[in-house]
Amino acid sequence: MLQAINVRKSYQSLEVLKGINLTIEKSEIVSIVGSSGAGKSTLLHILGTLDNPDAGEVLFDGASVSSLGRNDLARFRNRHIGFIFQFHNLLPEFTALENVCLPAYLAGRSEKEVRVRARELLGMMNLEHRAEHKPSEMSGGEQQRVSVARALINSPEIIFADEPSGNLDTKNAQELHQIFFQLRKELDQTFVIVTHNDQLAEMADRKIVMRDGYVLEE
Ligand SMILES: Nc1ncnc2c1ncn2[C@@H]1O[C@H](COP(=O)(O)OP(=O)(O)OP(=O)(O)O)[C@@H](O)[C@H]1O
Repeated sequence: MLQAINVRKSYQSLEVLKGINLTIEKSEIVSIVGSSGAGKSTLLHILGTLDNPDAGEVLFDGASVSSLGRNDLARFRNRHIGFIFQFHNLLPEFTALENVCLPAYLAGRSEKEVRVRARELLGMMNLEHRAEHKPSEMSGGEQQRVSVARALINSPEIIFADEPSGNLDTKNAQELHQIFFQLRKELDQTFVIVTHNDQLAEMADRKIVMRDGYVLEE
């Protein structure tokens, strides 16, 4: 589904990625671990097309995304890729339901169909009773589960998560991790997750370790 070929990235004289090669298959849950500053977020952003590599290529289903122009790339990303960040990035002035719907409206889908699906997804997150609440009226765990529903609204082929449980207590972190595996079971959802959480890293099908600008499989 996703392939990185000899991906390189430097910031000035700092060589962060020195030639990354990896493949992610459909419905895999892959964790990316490594010490702070190892380049995990940089790699995730490049895989998720949020950033460009200096050299090398990222292929989705065999097709390179590097040749896409800015607008085509934004459209591709909105339709095919979901993101979950450490801080949920929900829009404070909108309700949970509206936050979940927004990426679908941007993709041009009809309001009625989108709202039905958004409610279903909030239900899967055990949040049907919170649909009309704003982020400030929800707990951190609830907010993060809303951001999972938002990541799912356009049925992306792959979801990239950067430290998704980094801001949660143990109970909420475990609940979130269970949701990832439940979504894989029910929707065949593929996840690539950068994490410092050892439990999550070990639960994944595969653990990719970043060190000195390279990846090692464990
Ligand atoms: N925009 C940037 N400009 C300059 N240097 C950067 C930039 N982004 C990241 N870096 C540097 O690149 C290196 C890798 O950063 P990155 O955020 O990818 O690491 P990480 O493994 O995700 O770290 P952490 O676990 O602390 O989040 C770090 O030394 C960081 O300071």
